Amino acid sequence: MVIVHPTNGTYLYVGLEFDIVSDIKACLNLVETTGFDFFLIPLAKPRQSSKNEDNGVISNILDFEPSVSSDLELSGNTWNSVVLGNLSCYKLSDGLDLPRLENYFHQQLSWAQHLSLRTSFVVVDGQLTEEQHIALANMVCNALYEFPRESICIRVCIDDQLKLSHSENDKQKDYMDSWNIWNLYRQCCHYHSNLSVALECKDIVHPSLSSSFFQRWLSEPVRYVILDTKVFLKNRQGYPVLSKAFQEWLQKFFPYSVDILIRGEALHPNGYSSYLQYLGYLYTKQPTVEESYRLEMPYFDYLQTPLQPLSDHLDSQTYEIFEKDPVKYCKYEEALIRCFKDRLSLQGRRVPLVVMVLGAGRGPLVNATIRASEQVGIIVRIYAIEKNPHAVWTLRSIHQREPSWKIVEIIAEDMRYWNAPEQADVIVSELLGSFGDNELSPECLDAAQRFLQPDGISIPSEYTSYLCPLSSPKLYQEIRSLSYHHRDGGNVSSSLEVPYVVRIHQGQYLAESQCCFRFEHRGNNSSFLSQKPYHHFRYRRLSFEVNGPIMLHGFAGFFEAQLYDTIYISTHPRTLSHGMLSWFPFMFPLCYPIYCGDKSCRITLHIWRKTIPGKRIWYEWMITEPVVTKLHNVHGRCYSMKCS
Ligand SMILES: C[S@@+](CC[C@H](N)C(=O)[O-])C[C@H]1O[C@@H](n2cnc3c(N)ncnc32)[C@H](O)[C@@H]1O
Repeated sequence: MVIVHPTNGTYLYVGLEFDIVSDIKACLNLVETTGFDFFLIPLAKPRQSSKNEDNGVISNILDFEPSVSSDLELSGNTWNSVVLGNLSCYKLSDGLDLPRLENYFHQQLSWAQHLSLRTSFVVVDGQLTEEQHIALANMVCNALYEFPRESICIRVCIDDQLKLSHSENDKQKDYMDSWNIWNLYRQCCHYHSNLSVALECKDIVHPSLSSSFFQRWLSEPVRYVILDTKVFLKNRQGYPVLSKAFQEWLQKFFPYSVDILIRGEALHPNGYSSYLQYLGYLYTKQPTVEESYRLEMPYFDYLQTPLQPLSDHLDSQTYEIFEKDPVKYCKYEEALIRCFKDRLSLQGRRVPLVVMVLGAGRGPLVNATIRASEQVGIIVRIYAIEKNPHAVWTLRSIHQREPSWKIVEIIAEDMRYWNAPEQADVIVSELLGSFGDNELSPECLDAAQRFLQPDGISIPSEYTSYLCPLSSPKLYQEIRSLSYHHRDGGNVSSSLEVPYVVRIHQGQYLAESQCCFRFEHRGNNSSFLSQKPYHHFRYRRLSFEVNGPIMLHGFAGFFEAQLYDTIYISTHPRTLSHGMLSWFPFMFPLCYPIYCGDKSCRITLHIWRKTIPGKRIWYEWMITEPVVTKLHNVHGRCYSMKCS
């Protein structure tokens, strides 16, 4: 019986693990009557420990026999939706030859596929040598290709890591820690989308947890947390509870759709149902998420191609989404009010004030301008300039029905080529992309400077993009799975050389963001106008210090825009305009994940904004530390922003 959060509407699924299956129908009955959602069983019958007298090697370990008498024990639907399989434990160190072990591994997975089990677990023993891990990772990797319908979950024990995590300077251990073990399997399997990880806690630990420990696991595809009943303490009545630190530990995983598995003997009153009740209590007492967070949830880790409103016409639905933003238009209105007040106080001011809304869309910034002028009590004349003919229809229809729009003149033109009948005191625009300049605001607004008074104001007056290194196995996996390649004059371009817009959920920013490209629009004094031909070429070299070990998958991009004076809008995590929905972060992926193994590791990024004026603009990027990568998106062969 799935646990549902009463206000967030999110779910928690809890399962039970059986070490042996003497009667699978009894297992199913126990699971159903106690209210668990699924259960995990060994795929193979326990191996016999008889020894072959001649060579002392366990002889019948490889004779696979299913743990149940046949598939007829349960219905096909039950196997598929309720049962998971554990691959039998075997030791690579038993001296058995690899081909026979591989065969045994293969037989179990083949059986799992026959039963249509959703997931099979591979238990990874932390004490294996690196060589043994590599041999097992090789089997897993081969299995993923041989059984494309099977999901494989690598099961690692994290008790040691929990105990040590109170110190950022973990003592060097002579075996690999759980994250490095998982990283080896995942790397070997090249981020296969059917591979996930389960974190197992076997014993009572008192986790005093560092944030780096969490962050690292929270951005991984953790599908299950497996809790032994020994992990639970007893409350006064003897019922199971988790220590405070452990509760916090577990609750961090709840937003990432992790399922929980209980294993081990029921050590508390009321049997297994008391564990389930306790987990239900923990899950439902999580606080209600904010409305803006809830609205973003469907977009978590969903990759979007950046819009190109200059070369493409935005559609009605896109405008509608923008217009629902509860923050952006308020900020613009605030900026306009402040600007109009300043203008009013100027000596010899011109009346009416000429305001041009550049890229008016369906009119929300025109409305903001009207409201601001009414509030300040200043007379304005407004030009609404829009190049999208479909949006112009909307503007014209509002003009006809709205009396307050009498002061508005609608211009169906591209601002870059419009011959304005007079000069503007204020130009207002929102041509910003998730990386600030990526919808070609600099190119459009600089062309529009010619009809701005020498002392005129541009709202926004400047904007800056920011970048930080990003670890997100999930997004890397997603981008790889898009894996489109196209040939372009002999070059192959790929989905990994294209920037994305994405609400990053399962990802970790590895360092504070740094300023990347900056653009200013300050009346006719704009330094840009002295440059001929107009271009906005940029280059930046950015160095970041990150805490390893961690994998680098790309860079997350943000922007901050000064609308007017102290009024800003921002997607930068430090200065974020809370509740603003119009922009999700930008992401520049890397073709290959980079291992940052050192405790303190330097990442150096080089990024260019290249232009062919009037034709197209694109970014190129590469890193030179800790390793040198290729130049991504060379000559804009995979992605560029078109000027027409
Ligand atoms: C991001 S939308 C913003 C629309 C509206 N101002 C809002 O805030 O909802 C940008 C608008 O600018 C228009 N646009 C982009 N470049 C333009 C250009 N060079 N001349 C005129 N309109 C342009 C697009 O068609 C689009 O309607």
